[in-house]
Amino acid sequence: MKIAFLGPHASFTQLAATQIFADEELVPQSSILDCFNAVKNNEVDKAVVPLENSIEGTVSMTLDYLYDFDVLIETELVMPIAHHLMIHPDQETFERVISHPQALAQTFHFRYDHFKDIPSQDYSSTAAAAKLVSDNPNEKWAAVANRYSAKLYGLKIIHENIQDFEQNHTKFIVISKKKESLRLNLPKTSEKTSLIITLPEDHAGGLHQVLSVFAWRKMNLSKIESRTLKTGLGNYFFFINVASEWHNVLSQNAIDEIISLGSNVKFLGHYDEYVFNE
Ligand SMILES: O=C(O)C(=O)C[C@]1(C(=O)O)C=C[C@@H](O)C=C1
Repeated sequence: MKIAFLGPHASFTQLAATQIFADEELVPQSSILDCFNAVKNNEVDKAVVPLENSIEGTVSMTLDYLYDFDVLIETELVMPIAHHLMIHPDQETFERVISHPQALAQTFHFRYDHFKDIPSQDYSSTAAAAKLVSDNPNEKWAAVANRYSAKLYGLKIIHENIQDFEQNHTKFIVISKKKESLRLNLPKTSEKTSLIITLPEDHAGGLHQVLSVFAWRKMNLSKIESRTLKTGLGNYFFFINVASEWHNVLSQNAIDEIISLGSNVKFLGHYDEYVFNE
């Protein structure tokens, strides 16, 4: 099997992909959009992308593409994230910090407290930022990335564990076109069903009506997030996670009831959540 992931080598997403698919061919992509397109165009069987971080929240691009693309979620892996500040070994100082926007956000307070006046620059991934710093020895640049990137791209770590909160975890999902759920040989924490719901129009109690479909069945929701539909201010879709034990009730009649209320429901999958085995 071919598995796309947000690259290049040594990105956090590659660490996640390696744990899920130890024996498959991993194909690095330059962006999360490329990962979705690789699945769409059948260049790969599946892709691994980041969905949510415990400090910075949802990776909004991934959420948007789950809405836009015809894909399903097969499984989820939660991985601890440690960031380090690294520079080229020829340099002593740095005048710019480069990384993925999620990594910059997860280290914002550290950088504010210690390097307030040093500007930051978004890049496609932490590992891509480390490679860029490595490829430009004459620039006074630093990257925020993991220690595998420091090693692979020959950078020296000048500050370790700079994430703003000790408990820093990112959730990665496996997406594909197939309606199947992956069983992994890793510690399993929960099962869930993910849905995207779009209301027919903005009217009083519209969301309340949809949520009441879950409430009167005593179905436990573990997440609800609204995201702009990009069709005008105030227009949203809702990403919802439903706790596992309700899967059968959900597929039988709750979804039908939501549809009968005039809403659109996109079923994203019923799948397991695992934790990274260090
Ligand atoms: O840049 C990387 O290395 C990634 O794999 C992306 C990503 C993300 O988008 O959340 C993954 C984990 C960390 O939260 C920071 C960055």
